[in-house]
Amino acid sequence: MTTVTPPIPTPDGIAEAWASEQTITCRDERTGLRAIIAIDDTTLGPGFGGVRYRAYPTTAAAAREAQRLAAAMTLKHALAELPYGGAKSVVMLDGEAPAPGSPERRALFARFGEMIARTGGTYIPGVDMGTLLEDMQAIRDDGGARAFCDEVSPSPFTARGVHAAMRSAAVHHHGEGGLAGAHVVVQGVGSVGAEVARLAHADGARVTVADVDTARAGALADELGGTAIDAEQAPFHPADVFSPCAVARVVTRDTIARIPARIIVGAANDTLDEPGCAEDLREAGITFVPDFVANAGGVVQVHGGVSGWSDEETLAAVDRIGERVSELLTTAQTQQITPLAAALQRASAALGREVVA
Ligand SMILES: NC(=O)c1ccc[n+]([C@@H]2O[C@H](COP(=O)([O-])OP(=O)(O)OC[C@H]3O[C@@H](n4cnc5c(N)ncnc54)[C@H](O)[C@@H]3O)[C@@H](O)[C@H]2O)c1
Repeated sequence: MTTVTPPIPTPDGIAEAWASEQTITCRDERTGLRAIIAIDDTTLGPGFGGVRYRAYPTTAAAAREAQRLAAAMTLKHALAELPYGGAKSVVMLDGEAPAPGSPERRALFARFGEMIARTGGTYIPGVDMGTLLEDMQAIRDDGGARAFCDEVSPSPFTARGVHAAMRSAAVHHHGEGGLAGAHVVVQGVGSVGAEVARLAHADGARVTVADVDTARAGALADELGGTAIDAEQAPFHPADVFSPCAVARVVTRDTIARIPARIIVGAANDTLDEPGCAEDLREAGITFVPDFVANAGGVVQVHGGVSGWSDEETLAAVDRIGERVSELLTTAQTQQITPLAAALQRASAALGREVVA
Protein backbone atom coordinates (compact mmCIF):
# COMPACT_ATOMS: atom_id res chain seq x y z
CA MET A 1 0.00 0.00 0.00
CA THR A 2 1.31 3.45 -0.84
CA THR A 3 0.84 6.17 1.70
CA VAL A 4 1.09 9.79 0.76
CA THR A 5 2.30 12.07 3.52
CA PRO A 6 0.74 15.50 3.25
CA PRO A 7 3.04 18.45 3.79
CA ILE A 8 3.18 19.55 7.39
CA PRO A 9 1.46 22.92 7.71
CA THR A 10 3.57 25.47 9.55
CA PRO A 11 2.18 28.70 10.95
CA ASP A 12 4.50 30.99 9.02
CA GLY A 13 5.23 28.83 5.96
CA ILE A 14 8.75 28.47 4.60
CA ALA A 15 9.13 30.58 1.49
CA GLU A 16 7.61 31.47 -1.82
CA ALA A 17 7.83 27.87 -3.00
CA TRP A 18 9.10 28.50 -6.54
CA ALA A 19 10.73 31.91 -6.23
CA SER A 20 14.28 30.54 -6.54
CA GLU A 21 15.85 27.78 -8.57
CA GLN A 22 16.56 26.05 -5.23
CA THR A 23 15.64 26.99 -1.68
CA ILE A 24 17.37 24.89 0.96
CA THR A 25 16.67 24.87 4.68
CA CYS A 26 19.48 23.79 7.02
CA ARG A 27 18.96 22.59 10.60
CA ASP A 28 21.46 21.34 13.15
CA GLU A 29 20.54 20.66 16.76
CA ARG A 30 24.09 20.48 18.12
CA THR A 31 25.09 23.98 17.03
CA GLY A 32 21.56 25.43 16.91
CA LEU A 33 21.98 26.24 13.21
CA ARG A 34 18.90 27.42 11.35
CA ALA A 35 19.80 28.67 7.90
CA ILE A 36 18.24 29.11 4.48
CA ILE A 37 20.14 29.07 1.20
CA ALA A 38 18.43 30.56 -1.85
CA ILE A 39 20.01 29.81 -5.21
CA ASP A 40 18.11 32.09 -7.54
CA ASP A 41 19.54 31.39 -10.99
CA THR A 42 22.62 29.53 -12.22
CA THR A 43 22.38 30.34 -15.93
CA LEU A 44 25.62 32.35 -15.89
CA GLY A 45 27.53 30.25 -13.35
CA PRO A 46 27.48 29.08 -9.73
CA GLY A 47 25.37 31.22 -7.41
CA PHE A 48 27.59 33.62 -5.50
CA GLY A 49 26.19 35.70 -2.66
CA GLY A 50 26.89 36.63 0.93
CA VAL A 51 25.82 35.01 4.18
CA ARG A 52 23.64 37.31 6.27
CA TYR A 53 23.56 36.62 10.02
CA ARG A 54 20.78 38.38 11.89
CA ALA A 55 17.50 37.86 13.71
CA TYR A 56 14.25 37.46 11.78
CA PRO A 57 10.71 37.65 13.17
CA THR A 58 9.63 34.48 11.31
CA THR A 59 11.10 31.73 9.17
CA ALA A 60 9.11 33.05 6.24
CA ALA A 61 10.67 36.51 6.63
CA ALA A 62 14.15 34.96 6.60
CA ALA A 63 13.35 32.87 3.52
CA ARG A 64 11.86 35.81 1.67
CA GLU A 65 14.93 37.92 2.39
CA ALA A 66 17.25 35.16 1.15
CA GLN A 67 15.23 34.75 -2.05
CA ARG A 68 14.86 38.47 -2.72
CA LEU A 69 18.57 39.18 -2.15
CA ALA A 70 19.53 36.14 -4.25
CA ALA A 71 17.44 37.49 -7.15
CA ALA A 72 19.18 40.87 -6.82
CA MET A 73 22.56 39.09 -7.03
CA THR A 74 21.44 37.43 -10.28
CA LEU A 75 20.80 40.88 -11.75
CA LYS A 76 24.01 42.35 -10.32
CA HIS A 77 26.18 39.62 -11.82
CA ALA A 78 24.37 39.63 -15.16
CA LEU A 79 24.76 43.40 -15.56
CA ALA A 80 28.39 43.31 -14.41
CA GLU A 81 29.08 40.54 -16.97
CA LEU A 82 30.47 38.23 -14.28
CA PRO A 83 30.37 34.42 -14.58
CA TYR A 84 28.12 33.88 -11.56
CA GLY A 85 24.51 33.24 -10.87
CA GLY A 86 22.64 34.81 -8.00
CA ALA A 87 22.40 33.33 -4.51
CA LYS A 88 22.25 34.39 -0.89
CA SER A 89 21.92 32.69 2.47
CA VAL A 90 20.68 33.75 5.86
CA VAL A 91 21.69 32.26 9.21
CA MET A 92 18.94 33.00 11.69
CA LEU A 93 20.24 34.57 14.87
CA ASP A 94 18.47 33.63 18.09
CA GLY A 95 19.58 35.88 20.96
CA GLU A 96 23.17 37.13 21.19
CA ALA A 97 25.59 36.21 18.39
CA PRO A 98 28.52 34.10 19.63
CA ALA A 99 31.63 36.29 19.97
CA PRO A 100 34.11 36.48 17.09
CA GLY A 101 36.81 33.86 17.60
CA SER A 102 34.70 31.71 19.95
CA PRO A 103 34.47 27.91 19.49
CA GLU A 104 30.63 28.22 19.31
CA ARG A 105 30.83 30.57 16.36
CA ARG A 106 33.44 28.47 14.60
CA ALA A 107 31.31 25.31 15.07
CA LEU A 108 28.16 27.03 13.78
CA PHE A 109 29.78 28.18 10.55
CA ALA A 110 31.73 24.93 10.14
CA ARG A 111 28.45 23.01 10.27
CA PHE A 112 26.86 25.45 7.85
CA GLY A 113 29.90 24.92 5.61
CA GLU A 114 29.23 21.17 5.56
CA MET A 115 25.72 21.86 4.36
CA ILE A 116 26.92 24.37 1.75
CA ALA A 117 29.44 21.76 0.55
CA ARG A 118 26.50 19.50 -0.32
CA THR A 119 25.52 21.95 -3.06
CA GLY A 120 28.70 20.81 -4.83
CA GLY A 121 29.92 24.37 -5.40
CA THR A 122 26.61 25.59 -6.81
CA TYR A 123 26.42 28.03 -3.90
CA ILE A 124 29.53 30.09 -3.15
CA PRO A 125 29.21 32.16 0.05
CA GLY A 126 30.94 35.43 0.95
CA VAL A 127 30.81 38.00 3.76
CA ASP A 128 27.59 39.99 4.22
CA MET A 129 25.82 41.82 7.02
CA GLY A 130 26.64 40.17 10.38
CA THR A 131 29.32 37.78 9.08
CA LEU A 132 33.11 38.04 9.20
CA LEU A 133 36.06 36.78 7.22
CA GLU A 134 36.69 34.17 9.97
CA ASP A 135 33.16 32.77 9.39
CA MET A 136 33.94 32.22 5.70
CA GLN A 137 37.21 30.56 6.71
CA ALA A 138 35.28 28.19 9.01
CA ILE A 139 32.87 27.41 6.15
CA ARG A 140 35.80 26.69 3.84
CA ASP A 141 38.45 25.11 6.09
CA ASP A 142 36.28 23.18 8.57
CA GLY A 143 33.14 22.74 6.48
CA GLY A 144 34.88 21.84 3.23
CA ALA A 145 32.86 24.23 1.07
CA ARG A 146 34.11 26.62 -1.56
CA ALA A 147 33.88 30.15 -0.15
CA PHE A 148 35.20 33.53 -1.18
CA CYS A 149 37.47 34.64 1.68
CA ASP A 150 39.15 37.71 0.25
CA GLU A 151 41.03 39.77 2.81
CA VAL A 152 40.74 42.88 0.66
CA SER A 153 37.78 45.11 1.61
CA PRO A 154 35.39 45.50 -1.33
CA SER A 155 34.16 48.91 -0.12
CA PRO A 156 36.68 51.15 -1.96
CA PHE A 157 35.89 49.28 -5.19
CA THR A 158 32.16 49.64 -4.61
CA ALA A 159 32.72 53.38 -4.06
CA ARG A 160 34.77 53.67 -7.23
CA GLY A 161 31.99 52.00 -9.22
CA VAL A 162 29.31 54.24 -7.69
CA HIS A 163 31.39 57.28 -8.53
CA ALA A 164 31.89 56.06 -12.13
CA ALA A 165 28.12 55.59 -12.41
CA MET A 166 27.49 59.03 -10.90
CA ARG A 167 29.89 60.72 -13.28
CA SER A 168 28.29 59.04 -16.31
CA ALA A 169 24.82 60.10 -15.17
CA ALA A 170 26.11 63.68 -14.67
CA VAL A 171 27.68 63.71 -18.15
CA HIS A 172 24.37 62.43 -19.55
CA HIS A 173 22.57 65.34 -17.89
CA HIS A 174 25.06 68.20 -17.98
CA GLY A 175 27.48 67.28 -20.78
CA GLU A 176 31.23 66.67 -20.54
CA GLY A 177 31.68 68.84 -17.42
CA GLY A 178 30.06 65.98 -15.52
CA LEU A 179 30.22 66.49 -11.77
CA ALA A 180 32.25 69.73 -11.86
CA GLY A 181 30.21 72.38 -10.08
CA ALA A 182 27.38 69.94 -9.30
CA HIS A 183 25.96 69.66 -5.78
CA VAL A 184 26.04 66.09 -4.46
CA VAL A 185 24.28 64.95 -1.27
CA VAL A 186 25.56 61.66 0.17
CA GLN A 187 23.36 59.88 2.73
CA GLY A 188 25.44 57.52 4.87
CA VAL A 189 29.18 58.17 4.98
CA GLY A 190 30.44 54.77 6.12
CA SER A 191 33.06 52.80 4.26
CA VAL A 192 31.44 53.32 0.83
CA GLY A 193 29.64 56.68 1.18
CA ALA A 194 32.66 58.56 2.56
CA GLU A 195 34.76 57.47 -0.39
CA VAL A 196 31.99 58.37 -2.86
CA ALA A 197 31.91 61.85 -1.29
CA ARG A 198 35.70 62.21 -1.59
CA LEU A 199 35.70 61.10 -5.23
CA ALA A 200 32.85 63.47 -6.12
CA HIS A 201 34.68 66.29 -4.34
CA ALA A 202 37.86 65.49 -6.29
CA ASP A 203 35.77 65.84 -9.47
CA GLY A 204 34.89 69.41 -8.50
CA ALA A 205 31.48 68.74 -6.95
CA ARG A 206 30.18 70.58 -3.90
CA VAL A 207 29.46 67.88 -1.34
CA THR A 208 26.88 67.77 1.45
CA VAL A 209 26.89 64.75 3.77
CA ALA A 210 24.43 63.17 6.18
CA ASP A 211 24.77 60.32 8.65
CA VAL A 212 23.00 59.18 11.81
CA ASP A 213 26.53 59.23 13.21
CA THR A 214 26.65 63.03 13.24
CA ALA A 215 30.29 63.14 14.40
CA ARG A 216 31.31 61.07 11.37
CA ALA A 217 29.35 63.31 9.01
CA GLY A 218 30.77 66.45 10.64
CA ALA A 219 34.37 65.25 10.34
CA LEU A 220 33.93 64.43 6.65
CA ALA A 221 32.20 67.75 5.97
CA ASP A 222 35.20 69.52 7.55
CA GLU A 223 37.62 67.44 5.48
CA LEU A 224 35.84 68.28 2.21
CA GLY A 225 34.85 71.85 3.01
CA GLY A 226 31.20 70.82 2.76
CA THR A 227 28.18 70.80 5.03
CA ALA A 228 26.65 68.11 7.23
CA ILE A 229 22.85 67.92 7.37
CA ASP A 230 20.19 65.88 9.15
CA ALA A 231 20.24 62.24 7.97
CA GLU A 232 16.50 61.94 7.42
CA GLN A 233 16.38 65.16 5.38
CA ALA A 234 19.10 64.09 2.94
CA PRO A 235 16.78 63.02 0.09
CA PHE A 236 14.93 66.34 0.27
CA HIS A 237 17.90 68.67 0.42
CA PRO A 238 18.30 70.88 -2.69
CA ALA A 239 20.95 69.18 -4.87
CA ASP A 240 21.78 67.96 -8.37
CA VAL A 241 22.67 64.43 -7.26
CA PHE A 242 21.36 62.38 -4.33
CA SER A 243 23.52 59.40 -3.40
CA PRO A 244 21.88 56.94 -0.96
CA CYS A 245 24.72 54.98 0.69
CA ALA A 246 23.11 53.93 3.97
CA VAL A 247 19.80 52.10 4.18
CA ALA A 248 17.28 50.47 1.81
CA ARG A 249 14.02 51.88 0.45
CA VAL A 250 14.71 55.59 0.90
CA VAL A 251 12.73 56.39 -2.26
CA THR A 252 9.00 55.77 -1.91
CA ARG A 253 6.08 56.73 -4.16
CA ASP A 254 5.00 59.27 -1.51
CA THR A 255 8.37 61.03 -1.27
CA ILE A 256 9.36 61.35 -4.94
CA ALA A 257 7.60 64.69 -5.36
CA ARG A 258 9.77 66.13 -2.57
CA ILE A 259 13.14 65.05 -4.03
CA PRO A 260 14.83 68.03 -5.71
CA ALA A 261 17.83 66.10 -7.18
CA ARG A 262 17.71 65.21 -10.89
CA ILE A 263 20.00 62.18 -10.46
CA ILE A 264 19.81 59.38 -7.87
CA VAL A 265 22.74 56.98 -7.76
CA GLY A 266 24.22 55.26 -4.73
CA ALA A 267 25.50 52.11 -3.07
CA ALA A 268 22.51 51.15 -0.92
CA ASN A 269 20.73 48.02 -2.12
CA ASP A 270 16.98 48.20 -2.74
CA THR A 271 16.84 52.00 -2.94
CA LEU A 272 13.33 51.89 -4.41
CA ASP A 273 10.54 50.97 -2.03
CA GLU A 274 8.80 49.21 -4.95
CA PRO A 275 9.64 48.81 -8.65
CA GLY A 276 6.80 51.20 -9.63
CA CYS A 277 8.88 54.05 -8.18
CA ALA A 278 11.14 53.83 -11.26
CA GLU A 279 8.38 55.03 -13.60
CA ASP A 280 7.31 57.74 -11.13
CA LEU A 281 10.90 58.98 -11.02
CA ARG A 282 11.09 59.08 -14.82
CA GLU A 283 7.86 61.07 -14.97
CA ALA A 284 9.28 63.46 -12.36
CA GLY A 285 12.37 64.00 -14.55
CA ILE A 286 14.71 62.22 -12.14
CA THR A 287 17.31 59.80 -13.52
CA PHE A 288 17.56 56.77 -11.24
CA VAL A 289 20.58 54.54 -11.84
CA PRO A 290 19.61 51.05 -10.60
CA ASP A 291 21.55 50.17 -7.44
CA PHE A 292 22.46 46.69 -8.70
CA VAL A 293 24.27 48.34 -11.63
CA ALA A 294 26.02 51.11 -9.68
CA ASN A 295 27.16 49.10 -6.64
CA ALA A 296 28.74 46.11 -8.42
CA GLY A 297 32.35 47.28 -7.90
CA GLY A 298 32.76 45.06 -4.85
CA VAL A 299 31.75 41.85 -6.62
CA VAL A 300 33.94 42.79 -9.59
CA GLN A 301 36.87 43.09 -7.17
CA VAL A 302 36.08 39.71 -5.57
CA HIS A 303 35.99 38.09 -8.99
CA GLY A 304 39.23 39.82 -9.99
CA GLY A 305 40.84 38.47 -6.81
CA VAL A 306 39.86 34.84 -7.40
CA SER A 307 40.73 35.09 -11.10
CA GLY A 308 44.24 36.46 -10.49
CA TRP A 309 43.60 39.78 -12.24
CA SER A 310 46.21 42.53 -11.92
CA ASP A 311 45.18 45.70 -10.05
CA GLU A 312 44.91 47.51 -13.39
CA GLU A 313 42.57 44.86 -14.79
CA THR A 314 40.36 45.01 -11.71
CA LEU A 315 40.15 48.81 -11.73
CA ALA A 316 39.38 48.85 -15.47
CA ALA A 317 36.57 46.33 -14.91
CA VAL A 318 35.14 48.47 -12.09
CA ASP A 319 35.35 51.59 -14.27
CA ARG A 320 33.39 49.75 -16.96
CA ILE A 321 30.37 50.36 -14.67
CA GLY A 322 30.48 53.98 -15.85
CA GLU A 323 30.38 52.98 -19.53
CA ARG A 324 27.52 50.59 -18.81
CA VAL A 325 25.52 53.36 -17.13
CA SER A 326 26.04 55.62 -20.18
CA GLU A 327 24.77 52.85 -22.43
CA LEU A 328 21.75 52.18 -20.22
CA LEU A 329 20.81 55.86 -19.99
CA THR A 330 21.06 56.22 -23.78
CA THR A 331 18.87 53.14 -24.29
CA ALA A 332 16.36 54.44 -21.75
CA GLN A 333 16.21 57.83 -23.44
CA THR A 334 15.88 56.38 -26.95
CA GLN A 335 13.19 53.89 -25.99
CA GLN A 336 11.41 56.23 -23.55
CA ILE A 337 11.74 53.66 -20.76
CA THR A 338 13.26 53.81 -17.29
CA PRO A 339 16.95 52.97 -16.74
CA LEU A 340 15.66 50.11 -14.56
CA ALA A 341 13.68 48.72 -17.51
CA ALA A 342 16.76 49.11 -19.73
CA ALA A 343 18.85 47.19 -17.17
CA LEU A 344 16.22 44.43 -16.96
CA GLN A 345 16.26 44.17 -20.78
CA ARG A 346 20.00 43.53 -20.60
CA ALA A 347 19.58 40.98 -17.83
CA SER A 348 16.83 39.24 -19.82
CA ALA A 349 19.11 39.00 -22.86
CA ALA A 350 21.98 37.61 -20.77
CA LEU A 351 19.78 35.09 -18.93
CA GLY A 352 17.62 34.05 -21.89
CA ARG A 353 14.36 34.68 -20.05
CA GLU A 354 12.23 37.66 -19.27
CA VAL A 355 13.32 39.22 -15.99
CA VAL A 356 10.89 41.44 -14.16
CA ALA A 357 11.68 43.71 -11.21
N1 LIG B 1 30.49 47.74 1.27
C1 LIG B 1 30.25 47.32 0.04
O1 LIG B 1 31.16 46.93 -0.70
C2 LIG B 1 28.83 47.35 -0.49
C3 LIG B 1 28.55 46.71 -1.71
C4 LIG B 1 27.24 46.78 -2.22
C5 LIG B 1 26.26 47.45 -1.50
N2 LIG B 1 26.58 48.04 -0.31
C6 LIG B 1 25.52 48.76 0.42
O2 LIG B 1 25.91 50.12 0.56
C7 LIG B 1 25.46 50.65 1.81
C8 LIG B 1 26.62 51.21 2.59
O3 LIG B 1 27.56 50.18 2.82
P1 LIG B 1 28.84 50.43 3.76
O4 LIG B 1 29.70 49.22 3.59
O5 LIG B 1 29.39 51.78 3.52
O6 LIG B 1 28.17 50.38 5.20
P2 LIG B 1 28.72 51.07 6.54
O7 LIG B 1 28.05 50.35 7.64
O8 LIG B 1 30.21 51.17 6.52
O9 LIG B 1 28.16 52.56 6.44
C9 LIG B 1 26.81 52.88 6.53
C10 LIG B 1 26.72 54.30 7.10
O10 LIG B 1 25.35 54.71 7.06
C11 LIG B 1 25.04 55.31 8.31
N3 LIG B 1 23.58 55.20 8.48
C12 LIG B 1 22.85 54.18 8.95
N4 LIG B 1 21.53 54.47 8.91
C13 LIG B 1 21.44 55.71 8.38
C14 LIG B 1 20.36 56.56 8.06
N5 LIG B 1 19.09 56.20 8.29
N6 LIG B 1 20.63 57.78 7.53
C15 LIG B 1 21.92 58.16 7.29
N7 LIG B 1 22.98 57.39 7.58
C16 LIG B 1 22.75 56.18 8.12
C17 LIG B 1 25.87 54.59 9.33
O11 LIG B 1 26.05 55.38 10.50
C18 LIG B 1 27.18 54.40 8.56
O12 LIG B 1 28.04 55.52 8.68
C19 LIG B 1 24.73 49.49 2.50
O13 LIG B 1 23.36 49.59 2.19
C20 LIG B 1 25.31 48.26 1.83
O14 LIG B 1 24.42 47.17 1.84
C21 LIG B 1 27.84 48.02 0.21
